[in-house]
Amino acid sequence: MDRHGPLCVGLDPHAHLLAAWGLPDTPEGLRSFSATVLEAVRGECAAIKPQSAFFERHGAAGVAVLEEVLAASRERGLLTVLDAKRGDIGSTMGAYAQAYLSDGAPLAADSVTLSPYLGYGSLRPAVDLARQTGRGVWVLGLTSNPEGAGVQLVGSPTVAARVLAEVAQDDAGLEPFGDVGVVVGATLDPDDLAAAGVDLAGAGAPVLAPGVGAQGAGAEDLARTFAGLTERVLVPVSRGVLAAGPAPADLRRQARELTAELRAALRR
Ligand SMILES: O=c1ccn([C@@H]2O[C@H](COP(=O)(O)O)[C@@H](O)[C@H]2O)c(=O)[nH]1
Repeated sequence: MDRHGPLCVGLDPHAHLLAAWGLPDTPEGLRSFSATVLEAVRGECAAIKPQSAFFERHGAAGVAVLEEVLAASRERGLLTVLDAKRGDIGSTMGAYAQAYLSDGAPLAADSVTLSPYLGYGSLRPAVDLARQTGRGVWVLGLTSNPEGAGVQLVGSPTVAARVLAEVAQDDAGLEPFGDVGVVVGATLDPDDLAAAGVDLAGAGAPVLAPGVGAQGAGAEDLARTFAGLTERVLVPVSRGVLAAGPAPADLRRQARELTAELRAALRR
């Protein structure tokens, strides 16, 4: 992020994007789409975030393309956030951890998104393995979708505040910030965070802030919601970059312009 800025390009091969790019909605279409994005945005973003669902949709052949994307990213030195939102009882969580966070696993990524709704403690095998192998995890805190509030803002302290407190405990003492990140939507405003009792400034966690672009949030919202967290916020944007394709030069330009806009917003 120091070198490339706060943009993380989301790799979400929606059927409508494949069609707009003149590609078939097949594993071959995914392969071509992904290769174009990787080549176009390398050097223009801090990381890429493949959304597992769009690959799983095509069954084993789609998952094979996801494996290729992760391997190709590693070869190009592009960091990956695998958006799989996994969460299960601890014993099963250990298997998910091996799938995404162990050296040499076919689906190994630099980091993976996790859902804490079976209890934060159930994520322990993933948190521990990530730490051992030099990787990271992103735990859902306050998600960007409007329905999230019905679960995440319940209770006093709220579920989201309790998740953040556990994340902060895992990150305590780690510099420049911890390897357990938290997902907080850019669609939220500072009042939402205050009402949820979520104090991002006080936690040492990096923040993954989806919602910019197609979900309606913009650079102004980022500046307001994440004021003072400048170097800790990674901003995944999928449709807001991918809609500029299929020409690699257009994708690259869009990524570069967004990076400049996000950098300026987060510096305020
Ligand atoms: O709270 C969350 C958590 C994850 N996402 C994921 O991010 C991308 C957003 O796509 P856009 O096209 O930039 O809207 C997508 O993969 C979501 O599953 C999120 O949006 N909100």
